[in-house]
Amino acid sequence: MVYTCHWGLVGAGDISELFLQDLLAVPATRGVTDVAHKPVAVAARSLDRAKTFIATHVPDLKDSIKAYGSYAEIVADSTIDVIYIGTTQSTHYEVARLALRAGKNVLCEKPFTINSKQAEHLAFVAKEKNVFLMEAVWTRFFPLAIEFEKLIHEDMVIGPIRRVSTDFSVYCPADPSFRLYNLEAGGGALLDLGLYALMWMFLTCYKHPDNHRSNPDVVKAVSLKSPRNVDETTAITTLWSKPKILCMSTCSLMMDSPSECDVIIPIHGSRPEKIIINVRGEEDIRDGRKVNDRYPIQDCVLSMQIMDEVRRQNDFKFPDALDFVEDY
Ligand SMILES: NC(=O)C1=CN([C@@H]2O[C@H](COP(=O)(O)OP(=O)(O)OC[C@H]3O[C@@H](n4cnc5c(N)ncnc54)[C@H](OP(=O)(O)O)[C@@H]3O)[C@@H](O)[C@H]2O)C=CC1
Ligand SMILES: O=C1OC[C@@H](O)[C@H](O)[C@H]1O
Repeated sequence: MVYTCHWGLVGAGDISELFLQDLLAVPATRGVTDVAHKPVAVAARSLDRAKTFIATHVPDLKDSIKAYGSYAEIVADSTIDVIYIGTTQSTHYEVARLALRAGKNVLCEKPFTINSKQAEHLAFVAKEKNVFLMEAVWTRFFPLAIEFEKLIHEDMVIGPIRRVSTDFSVYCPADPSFRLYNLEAGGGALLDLGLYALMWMFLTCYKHPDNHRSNPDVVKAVSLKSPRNVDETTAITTLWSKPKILCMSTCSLMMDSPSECDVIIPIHGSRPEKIIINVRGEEDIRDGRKVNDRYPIQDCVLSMQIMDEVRRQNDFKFPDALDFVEDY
């Protein structure tokens, strides 16, 4: 029997459009025949915007996808199983609380929140409401990432890992109206791009079988800030003791990653050579799991904790309204 997952999309921006197109891809094309996806509604801060989004991007479905003019309305829709949050990071904490408290499963775009305390709070609310919660770091689910972990940790194709460098950098002209150069929008390289560099660090060092999921012993970071006070470039050194690994993770808005690919993992000595495409993950909701095995919410909190520390060391502060954590 085919299980159909009913989605509500919050935010009518660029990533929501890409996510919607992915939702509409036929699951059989990636070998999945027992799960289907149905976009039920899109919400924007204005009804016109939500309607225009649907009419522009999925004109054939304009009569079957509902448009909502507020986020509060979409989370109250009882026909929706999962809320996808595709708004700017400055709003994730607030929108996720709204959706979780309405009893909805939540898939929230990266960066999950502005700080780790907010992430912990959301994990708490999800547990209390007994619903699924995950940060949408799609890269973690790439067949490349899964194969990569197997090759380095199980097959040990490059032997012991001693030194790792991970990077994700995208050149973005310093346009003050662009969200990444805007402190109020939760901008900067660290939260937006650095989290991918840290993700490869997590797969390599944190998930190393000898590490037993401990945090790095040392986190040292330097950031170069833009005139608008967001970090344009950040370099994070982590030292791990079991096994002994030195990892350098970098991100920048001032230059592209030094290769054709989005994320590079030049593990000194060798690197993965083969990519097999087969993305999965939707079974969690169908089977009633509240946490994804491959990306448990606790790992997301740890990644946010490292970013908190990087910001602390570099006096990189967001406005108080963004860093705010509700008492609970
Ligand atoms: N996984 C991935 O590969 C990618 C993820 N992202 C993530 O997706 C999120 C959105 O990015 P992107 O789609 O590029 O951004 P856009 O600017 O295109 O869209 C952001 C949306 O946020 C909504 N929004 C709600 N509150 C605010 C506010 N106060 N200020 C501005 N916008 C607001 C707007 O929704 P409304 O329509 O309701 O007005 C807008 O449509 C970011 O967190 C980003 O990190 C981005 C790119 C790639
Ligand atoms: O997640 C992302 O990946 C691609 C980048 O260009 C974008 O800024 C970022 O949000």
